[in-house]
Amino acid sequence: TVSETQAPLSDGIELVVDALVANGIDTVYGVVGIPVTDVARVAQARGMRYIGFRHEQSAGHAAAAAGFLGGRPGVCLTVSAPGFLNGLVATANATTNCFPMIQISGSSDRAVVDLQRGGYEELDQLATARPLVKAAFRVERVEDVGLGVARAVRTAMSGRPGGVYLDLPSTTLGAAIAADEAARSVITVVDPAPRQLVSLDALNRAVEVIESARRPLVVIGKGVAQARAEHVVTELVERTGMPFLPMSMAKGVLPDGHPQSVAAARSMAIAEADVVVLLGARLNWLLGHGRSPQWAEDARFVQVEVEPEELDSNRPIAAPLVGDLVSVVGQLATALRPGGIRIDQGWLDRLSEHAARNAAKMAARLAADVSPMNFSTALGAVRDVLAAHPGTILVNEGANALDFARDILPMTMPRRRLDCGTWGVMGVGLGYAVAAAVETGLPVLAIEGDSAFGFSGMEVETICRYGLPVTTVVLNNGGIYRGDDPSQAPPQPAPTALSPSARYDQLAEAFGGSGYHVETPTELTKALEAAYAEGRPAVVNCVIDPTAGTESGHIGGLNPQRAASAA
Ligand SMILES: Cc1ncc(Cn2c(C)c(CCOP(=O)(O)OP(=O)(O)O)sc2=O)c(N)n1
Ligand SMILES: [Mg+2]
Repeated sequence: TVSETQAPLSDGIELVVDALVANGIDTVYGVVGIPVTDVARVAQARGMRYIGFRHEQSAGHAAAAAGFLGGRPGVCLTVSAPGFLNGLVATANATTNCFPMIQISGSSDRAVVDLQRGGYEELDQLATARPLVKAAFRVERVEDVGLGVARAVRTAMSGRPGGVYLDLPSTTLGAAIAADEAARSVITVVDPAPRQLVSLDALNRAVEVIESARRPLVVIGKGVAQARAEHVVTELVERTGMPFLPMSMAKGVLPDGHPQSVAAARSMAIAEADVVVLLGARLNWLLGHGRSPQWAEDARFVQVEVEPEELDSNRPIAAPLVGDLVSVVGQLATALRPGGIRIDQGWLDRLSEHAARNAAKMAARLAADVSPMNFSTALGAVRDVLAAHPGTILVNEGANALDFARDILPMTMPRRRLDCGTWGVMGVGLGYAVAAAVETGLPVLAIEGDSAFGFSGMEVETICRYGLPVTTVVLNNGGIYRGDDPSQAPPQPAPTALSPSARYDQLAEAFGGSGYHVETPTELTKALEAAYAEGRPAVVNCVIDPTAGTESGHIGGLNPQRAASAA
């Protein structure tokens, strides 16, 4: 018993919450259980939001999205071993996407784990996490909990942001500590992502390369949206007149309808650019590794990147600029003289003509009167409703559901689109949607393939439990990529088949949300407008022609025999 004279006590559970609050974290996403349930309870008692999920992967994706949207690390809380492993996919994905998040997980008693005595949920979680995340720390002593949280916050935010794993053994969480010592041990991180400017030499080298261009192209990556660098990037683009190409989660950094956007002439712009300015965009698979024939053999690259080791990863970088995007793009915008770049007007004119032709072809596809709906006609209806609700945050995943929506749905503001990202991960959808609604209070529209939806579909209950303004549209073509795969060996369904008659809308109704089943663009428009008007959880089951899709990355095509037999 604590006698009246004994100094007041705290413990590891109280301390981890104190440390999070001290670092401006106001929300924790997770699934509770041994040994972290009381962390969630104490967080709520301290006035933090705790959002309870049905699967740790969705909780982790929510934390990652919170990091991307909110400018400080999102936090995911998981139980030991299986819960930790479920959440690890999201922490690894956050690291690949460069989103700042911290996965805090309880772990089992080290003394038992390290001797492999068969403890409850026994797993060396620190060793398991380390290869997959930006950094991993374990806190053995309760007096180090504040230090552990501070290290996790700074590491998640600084340099190239990413996912950090923080391991809290049950013995640390349960350990008592004098309250005054606990208070002293909490560290508030000062300036977790310090500004990093470039040298004059590096800047002059970049100015020289850019001002030598006749066909320059600016590629805007999600790093610009993440770094909240939209203002300096807009200044750079508009002051120089250079055309720009946004990557999918950078859409809206400048509005998609901007006259200098060449998104609708992407292939031509990439193939003919002679100087490419990469802003927070990596030359990875999404940009064909910068290789020809997609890119000109003699193109020269200027790259603004916070992680020096990224440079030259795929193409030699003629003018590396290592620093944070806000600082460096600001330096570049100032250093480039107005009129200093003599852009080939004929090239700009050809790009505009090409873009206009592609836009006209798309408009015809959107307006086609076909039944059942295909991806274009369904997303044409979504596009019109979205235009009336510009603040919406769009979440998007699938294969065709992703590719068509990325091209058809324009973004006008930064940090309004969340999708499968660099890893092409399915299952991000409803976790991202929950965080988007919780962090911003804005309406959220999740455009999901029917397979992609299935990965996190049970989070419809989470969305309904918190009454979030999330409308999920399931583009139901009855399969992965498409619903009519002829390759099945009857009576087995094809490996890509899903239930074409599935009624995903009824899932919402099961949890008190609104469900809509639609088969035409008019019905889809009405359902979306009703869902917006209600501002509550809704699922729209949108029937799509099963023959409408194409299979991504048909590996068989690379192998002549297979291609012949498949024909
Ligand atoms: C975690 C995970 N599992 C599996 C895949 C493979 N995969 C899967 C399963 C996709 C779903 C495509 O079907 P969909 O219904 O979501 O979309 P469409 O039918 O509109 O193409 S897209 C894709 O690359 C993946 N990328 N990520
Ligand atoms: Mg599908």
